[in-house]
Amino acid sequence: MALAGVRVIELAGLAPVPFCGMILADFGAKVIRVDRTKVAMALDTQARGKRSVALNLKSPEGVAVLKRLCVQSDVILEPFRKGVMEKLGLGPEELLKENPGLIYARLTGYGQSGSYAKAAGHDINYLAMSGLLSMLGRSHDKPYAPLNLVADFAGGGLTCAFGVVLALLERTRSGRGQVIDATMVEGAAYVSSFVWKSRRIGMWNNPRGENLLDSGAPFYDTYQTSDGKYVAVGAIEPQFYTQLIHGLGLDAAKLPPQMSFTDWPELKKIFTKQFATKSQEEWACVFDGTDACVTPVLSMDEVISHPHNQERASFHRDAEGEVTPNPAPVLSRTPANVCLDRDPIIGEHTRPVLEEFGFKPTEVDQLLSAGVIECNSARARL
Ligand SMILES: C[C@H](CCC[C@@H](C)[C@H]1CC[C@H]2[C@@H]3[C@H](O)C[C@@H]4C[C@H](O)CC[C@]4(C)[C@H]3C[C@H](O)[C@]12C)C(=O)SCCNC(=O)CCNC(=O)[C@H](O)C(C)(C)COP(=O)(O)OP(=O)(O)OC[C@H]1O[C@@H](n2cnc3c(N)ncnc32)[C@H](O)[C@@H]1OP(=O)(O)O
Repeated sequence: MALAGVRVIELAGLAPVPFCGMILADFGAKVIRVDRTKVAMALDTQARGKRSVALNLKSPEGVAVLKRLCVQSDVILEPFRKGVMEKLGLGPEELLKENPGLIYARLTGYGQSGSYAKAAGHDINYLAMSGLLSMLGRSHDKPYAPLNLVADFAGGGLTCAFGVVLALLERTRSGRGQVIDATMVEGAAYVSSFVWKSRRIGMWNNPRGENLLDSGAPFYDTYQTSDGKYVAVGAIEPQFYTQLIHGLGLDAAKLPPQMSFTDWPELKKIFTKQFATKSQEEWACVFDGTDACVTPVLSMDEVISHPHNQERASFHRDAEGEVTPNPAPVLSRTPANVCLDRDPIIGEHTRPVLEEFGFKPTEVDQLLSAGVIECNSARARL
């Protein structure tokens, strides 16, 4: 796999850094998640392919252990607010001194500088600060955050993983590591560059929810079908819009022009009425195989059985039998290889990992009896 041989130390965090660690693990990196001790359950729901070491970083011995792990690793992923690692004596200055090739990825909401740097926050706060949240939501409604996807994951974990790969590539030339200051405000803003860069062509001149791609256009929205399900319509170009009108059984001559903004509410009413006359499956029979850009809105459990997704094997069932997306993108020669094992128990791999990194069994025993580490076994949890 593309990241085979890359060693990553992931400090346990809430959602963005776990996603970054999962991406790196999916594509072949050896990811060791460093968990707190005395914690019942991991918060990490994106733990596949990782190993867990339970380590108390509030002890000098624990700090020494982490330093030894980082000296032999390529990447450290840090999920804490500004200053926490420095307080522990584990800041970039210390760790890069001992391992100049280390890539020190710091994924925060607001970054390592700026007046908000030490403030707590979550996806919705970062999305708000990026400017993008002001653009999201239906007409005459308040701004709406699409789950915690844009800041936490698109602009957070994924962008950070991109930064790690960039730094790994650069290190092949320079031999040197560096610090990645990944912030979710900037990441969310960056992944939405299209919105910023298309303002000048008038794409967003109308109020929120009344533009082409923000649920304002009748040909770019969702519609309920007779069985209470939904279809998604994305017929933007005129040649696709023509096929939409045909599939709906409407007479284009009797409709207002597609791009007549002021007629969009009326057109939306007509489409709503039409889509309510058939079930989702019946509309799929009408539109599958056409370029009308109409697709079923599939539930998270339906996606795995849709023929297209099945043909590509885009989803799999994990160890718990839950539907799970496969890694993306698909590399032809070195594709990702999803770990289907169950998620690690906190501290499950403390001993094997420490010994793999050169700790003598007696050292591990001493750290264990001093409460610096925890070694838990899956059997003990059953
Ligand atoms: C929208 C998302 C958030 C979604 C979160 C949900 C996924 C989860 C929220 C609640 C969870 C459920 C709940 O817990 C109940 C169940 C529990 C069960 O165990 C599992 C199932 C649950 C249902 C569980 C399920 C889910 O997990 C939940 C629903 C986001 O937006 S996430 C993005 C958040 N923001 C960032 O990541 C930006 C950067 N980080 C920060 O700003 C801060 O970390 C943050 C997030 C504000 C938290 O601040 P906090 O004060 O808590 O921490 P920090 O200031 O960062 O300091 C960390 C301290 O911890 C010490 N430390 C770290 N590692 C160790 C260690 N190994 N040993 C010892 N100590 C350690 C570190 O030294 C710091 O100590 P100090 O504070 O003294 O300096």
